[in-house]
Amino acid sequence: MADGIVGEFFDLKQGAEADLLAMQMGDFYEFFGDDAETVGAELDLKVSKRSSGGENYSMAGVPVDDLTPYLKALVERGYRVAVADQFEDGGDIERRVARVVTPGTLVDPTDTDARYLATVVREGDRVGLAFLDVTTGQFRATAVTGPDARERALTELYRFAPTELLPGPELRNDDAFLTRARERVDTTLTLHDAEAFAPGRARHTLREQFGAAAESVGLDDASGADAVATRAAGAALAYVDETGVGVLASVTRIGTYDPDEQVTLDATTQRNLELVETMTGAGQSLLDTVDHTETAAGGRLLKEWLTRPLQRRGELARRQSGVAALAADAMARERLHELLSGASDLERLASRSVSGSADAGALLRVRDTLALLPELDAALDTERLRESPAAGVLESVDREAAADLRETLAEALAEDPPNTVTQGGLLCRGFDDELDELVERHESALEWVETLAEREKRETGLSRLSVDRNKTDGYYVQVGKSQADDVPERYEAIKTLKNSERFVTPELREKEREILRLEEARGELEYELFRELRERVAERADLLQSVGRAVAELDTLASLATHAVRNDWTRPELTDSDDLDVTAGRHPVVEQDVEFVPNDLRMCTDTDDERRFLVVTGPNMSGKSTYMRQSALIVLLAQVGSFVPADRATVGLVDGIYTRVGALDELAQGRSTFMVEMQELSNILHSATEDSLVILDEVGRGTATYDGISIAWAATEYLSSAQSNVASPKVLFATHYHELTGLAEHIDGVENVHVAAEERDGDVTFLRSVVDGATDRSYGIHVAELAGVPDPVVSRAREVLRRLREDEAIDVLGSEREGGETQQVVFDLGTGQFSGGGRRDAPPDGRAATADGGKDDALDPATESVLDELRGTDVNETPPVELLAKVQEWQSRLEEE
Ligand SMILES: Nc1ncnc2c1ncn2[C@@H]1O[C@H](COP(=O)(O)OP(=O)(O)OP(=O)(O)O)[C@@H](O)[C@H]1O
Repeated sequence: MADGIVGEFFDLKQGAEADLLAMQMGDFYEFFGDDAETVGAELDLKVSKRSSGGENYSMAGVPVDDLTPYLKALVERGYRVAVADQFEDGGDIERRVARVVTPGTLVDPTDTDARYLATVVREGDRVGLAFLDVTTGQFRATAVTGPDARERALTELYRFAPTELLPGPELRNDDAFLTRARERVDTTLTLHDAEAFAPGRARHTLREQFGAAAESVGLDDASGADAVATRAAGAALAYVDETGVGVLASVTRIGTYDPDEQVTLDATTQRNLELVETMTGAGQSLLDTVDHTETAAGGRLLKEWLTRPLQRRGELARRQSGVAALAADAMARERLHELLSGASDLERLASRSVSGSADAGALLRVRDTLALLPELDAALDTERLRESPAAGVLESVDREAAADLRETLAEALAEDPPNTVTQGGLLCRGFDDELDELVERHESALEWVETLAEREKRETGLSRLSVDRNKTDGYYVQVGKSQADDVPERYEAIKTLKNSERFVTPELREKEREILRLEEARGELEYELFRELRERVAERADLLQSVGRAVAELDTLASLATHAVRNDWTRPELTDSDDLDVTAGRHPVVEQDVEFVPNDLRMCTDTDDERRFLVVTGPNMSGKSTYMRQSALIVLLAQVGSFVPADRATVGLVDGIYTRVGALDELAQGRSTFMVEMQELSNILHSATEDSLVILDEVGRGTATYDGISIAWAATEYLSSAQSNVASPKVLFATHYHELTGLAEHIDGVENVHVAAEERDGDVTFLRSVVDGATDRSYGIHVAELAGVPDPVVSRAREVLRRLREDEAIDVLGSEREGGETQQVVFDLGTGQFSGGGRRDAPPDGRAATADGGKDDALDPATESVLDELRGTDVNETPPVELLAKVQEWQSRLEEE
């Protein structure tokens, strides 16, 4: 067992509840054992060995002054790092863990993204969630209830994408929940003291922090849905407090929100619509495309708006009017962008002031950003903007307090302060009398030294004399060798150099002591005064946050206006009806890169002209997915309060947008593509209401054709209210199963549209325009050709297709509701023949039935071997192109025969 210093390290580590411990030893913070190895590997630090108690231990260290960047790097990689500081107590050295820096409590991260710490608790079918960003003081809590509460909680987690997640006691062993949370969110899981989640304790913590404000947002409840939100919020605060990172005071307010006021966007949909990141990681997300914000806080808010569209008409109208007014006033918009580009992140600066990590430069940025307020007012004081919500954004700001704080900072801070806060030069003259006096004395002492050489030359008549200072000798008088013997007696030699001699005088020594004393006193007093100043700023954290948020909102509105103007977007009309009527709609991201062909979309629920469910067909690559995604994005943008990419749009507000599109990356997570597809479909069928918008892209594709068609068919019937007791949302359903276009004839509200293509002399031109009616052509072979599939395969595929078409090999003949049964005609791969109509059941041994009743007993060996292979081929597991190649090969073998 290690003893001494290493033993102390391990003892401290044991009680620290952290992944790593940095322990101060004099001028270094040291890591030992595995911690040293980890830190060495992560940060490229040198690892050495130290022996203790007869054993060798790895050891890595960083200088005390450099700890912060190392800590930050470790924490940003997901580690929780405890810091044990060294204290001197009457000569004894004692070390204790002063703070634990964790991913969710890092105050000064390198990027500007929101960094949420999330807590989640569960009581039966109620789940409470709290999200706290200590870097900005943003704090929200909510509760979701109902049988799907866990699912909805996951949706919220995905929206906030917390960097650290604290599950309450009931969820700690809920592996399914935690696994799913971590699948979607790159988060550090922390098991914090269960006691912090207890209802009484949580209520108490909240009351301590917010007083009556906790009650006013409903977080003082001992029962009901809010009780779980209260527990989550209290635990988050307690955790931040216990880590000791000292930012609690920057959490100045808490807000609750009702997820029902937002548009439900499940995790899959947020990903499928590529709102903030693309599915492949390449290309532009919606956020990348529409983001013209100037400030980090504006960027954060825009992201928040895009991932949390609203159902609240009033708020949406306010945002829309703000965007409209800014869109109409180009001059003011330009001026705003210019001013905002000089604004700093006040929310972050508030937290840094509270935690004590703000330096003089940071406070100068606070001063300069506060100074923008009158200029922003002036920029907004135009005819178009004066009365608009854009100007209204700044109304909530306490101008007087902002001006006071700005003035205090202006009076106190020196321009161009140094980066360190302990060496003076931070504050300006006239701010503090005592400091002024010290500075004056310090400077006059310095001046005395500066003019000393002149005086000495005059007095001694020595011309080769100078006065200087260095680290080892302090201040000295230097005299050239030729004159060194003529110095007066009061000169005391301290060093002989090649060409000169160095001396000090008692007077100079005295002055030097005085200068050092004054330097120290000045540094200390200045640092003290600076800390007081920083505390005054910290006390106004709420003010900085409110100015910061107002500036962010102005930035976000201006960004949306700029994008709308540059791209000819239009202000959508929002209604409470179910209508969705878009003229010349475009995809906001794709339109940036290609000559986009705009398309209309009309969906409504009027009984005489009902179009609730659109079956979208069209060739591969024609633009079906683009059309459907653009429809979803237009609705989403409308419910963000933004303009939309269209000539005209009427958008009936939806309560949720659900999508099911090709799953690209699930295989990596070890789940079958088809399983994922069905889970997602299941979620949609359970969750979508008649006010929702559903986008289904080729549902059923992941399995054998007939299974796929059957599932798609049934899902269509279900969603289109053919089953009367189920709510029917607005649905866009793209499919290659042309059989499904037949549904339009059978079910009210189901209509066909297709993306047109033109075929001339074997060449296909994609027209990209969406027109009413169905199409029965996929041009899949054409796409295969474009993709470089070898010619023989392409031409053989064409031949097979022609035969299939001629013989209507695969046909699904209707699904009349009354007693009608799906009928299939089967192309028998074994014989190359087709079986007749009529319902067929598969033979129990899975063998393909033949048209003549299965008479395959006296077959030649070649046919037998083909049949064997055919039987052994799992259609579900074989990619279509491979199947095609196999068929080709079988056929040629049979032909040879
Ligand atoms: N309206 C449009 N105007 C211009 N280009 C478009 C339009 N719609 C789609 N495109 C282009 O066509 C490409 C293919 O579109 P998309 O992926 O939507 O086709 P798809 O019909 O869904 O294909 P598949 O059936 O093979 O999945 C897109 O990458 C886009 O560049």
